[in-house]
Amino acid sequence: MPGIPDMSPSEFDPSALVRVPAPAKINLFLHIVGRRPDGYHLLQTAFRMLDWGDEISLRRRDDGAILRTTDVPGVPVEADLVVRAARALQAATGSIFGAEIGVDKRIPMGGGLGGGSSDAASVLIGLNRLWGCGLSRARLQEIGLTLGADVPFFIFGETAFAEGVGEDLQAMSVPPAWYLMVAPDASVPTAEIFSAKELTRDSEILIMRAFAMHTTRNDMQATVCRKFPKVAEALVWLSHYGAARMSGSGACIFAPFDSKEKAEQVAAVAPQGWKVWVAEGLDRHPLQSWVV
Ligand SMILES: C[C@@](CO)(OP(=O)(O)O)[C@H](O)COP(=O)(O)OP(=O)(O)OC[C@H]1O[C@@H](n2ccc(N)nc2=O)[C@H](O)[C@@H]1O
Ligand SMILES: Nc1ncnc2c1ncn2[C@@H]1O[C@H](COP(=O)(O)OP(=O)(O)O)[C@@H](O)[C@H]1O
Repeated sequence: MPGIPDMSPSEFDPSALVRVPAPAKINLFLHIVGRRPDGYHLLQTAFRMLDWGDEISLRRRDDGAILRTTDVPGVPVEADLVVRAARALQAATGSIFGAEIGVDKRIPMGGGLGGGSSDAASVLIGLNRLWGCGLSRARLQEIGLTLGADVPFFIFGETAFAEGVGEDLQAMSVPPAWYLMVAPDASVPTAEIFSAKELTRDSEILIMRAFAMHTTRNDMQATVCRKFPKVAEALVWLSHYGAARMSGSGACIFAPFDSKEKAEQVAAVAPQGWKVWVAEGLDRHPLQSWVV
């Protein structure tokens, strides 16, 4: 991921192009424990960022316009979470500034790696700084939640145990790990999985003490595997080498390893043509120090 530009007041040129990282996340586990009256599902999950993801470029404008400078295939400008994040910050603060926003996309869409949410979080954090809004972390998390359930986590910025729809966050610590990631050739529509009849919605509520793969699971995995055989195939393959699991609503899967070398050895024997890569778990968001 790119280095973080110096944004101390003495160094800061407000018209400069600023590049900021937007890391991917994985859900180490995901239990569905109930449902809200509005139909949204109540979760218990653990979020961890990866040292791998998208890159956002931001340039402040004085005329208030919000412009997207790169094309994201399949995502119209007004639907793009980066544009919606900038508009939400304008609405919350009354800022007169605008922005040019570019997205260098690497995180597969509909992959369960939170790409759109992370892009939105990095825009909120970045523009809060570039526009001099001075909003607190808690306020940015509130605005983020209006854009998507995973956005508050990225603003929180640390490995977290999450409840509610993912907005009730507590920092947790997990051992260092390198993850072998597989992106099956499938894009999973989150809404379709949450609305599946057979989905487990009554997992026992955990009191989180320490995270372990073998006492947890992803309650969406069985439904996704049934509907998307390529996800099932990837899970079967990766299970031969490690504790393989799906992230979020899929389609991407991961397995943790205690060294980069071990993860790379497995990546080297992946079937030809599969999209696999190795990423390190990240304990803190690279923009953590930009918010108070
Ligand atoms: C499953 C998770 C786990 O981290 O992430 P992803 O796999 O998408 O990254 C999240 O809870 C994804 O939350 P969010 O980002 O809000 O999901 P969206 O794609 O906006 O939700 C699409 C639809 O799924 C349903 N939905 C979503 C979240 C939730 N807790 N309960 C639901 O029932 C709602 O019908 C919603 O309209
Ligand atoms: N900047 C963005 N990047 C990715 N997806 C976006 C973006 N803005 C809006 N979206 C929409 O959000 C959906 C979910 O994308 P994403 O967050 O990448 O996956 P997931 O929710 O599975 O982790 C996409 O299918 C797309 O329609």
